Amino acid sequence: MATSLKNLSQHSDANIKDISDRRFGIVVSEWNEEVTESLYSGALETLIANGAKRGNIIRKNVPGSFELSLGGQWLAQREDIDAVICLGCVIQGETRHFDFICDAVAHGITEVALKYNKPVIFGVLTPETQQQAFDRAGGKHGNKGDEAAITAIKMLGF
Ligand SMILES: Nc1c(NC[C@H](O)[C@H](O)[C@H](O)CO)[nH]c(=O)[nH]c1=O
Ligand SMILES: CC(=O)[C@@H](O)COP(=O)(O)O
Repeated sequence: MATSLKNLSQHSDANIKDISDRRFGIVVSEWNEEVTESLYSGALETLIANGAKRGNIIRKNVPGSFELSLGGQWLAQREDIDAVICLGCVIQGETRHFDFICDAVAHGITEVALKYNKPVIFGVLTPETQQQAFDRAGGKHGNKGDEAAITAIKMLGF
């Protein structure tokens, strides 16, 4: 319900430090591509709008959100990357497959961040419906990609 009361992309510009020399990796799940491409556009635009250089942002795709953890690790282990943003959309189906994917990717991304001691951001939508996804990927509830990018920037300014 909380989401319906606010635009998730509204954020304070406090603690936004200079990121002109920071290097970002963005991992994008190919499942629900229409949604994840919107998340990617939001993240990319937000990073650049806050001072990141386009040449310092690298994108890699993975088949699905379950693979975001490993894709994120392959970027997080690189010394030339300061922060990783993982973008995906897991939509509830008929079975518990949704639960297993969401749980695995949330824990996996957390483990990568702690292992490599750098921001690895959980930018994964977990809606019940496709409309809920659209609403959070550039719709009435903002763009989770924007939010993930701001989170990465703020963590780099910790
Ligand atoms: N149903 C969704 C998936 N399923 C695929 C998994 O993420 C994974 O690629 C597969 O289980 C092989 O390991 N992925 C999403 O990102 N979103 C979905 O709605
Ligand atoms: C989240 C999923 O993997 C989902 O698309 C699978 O759908 P279902 O549970 O109906 O097999």
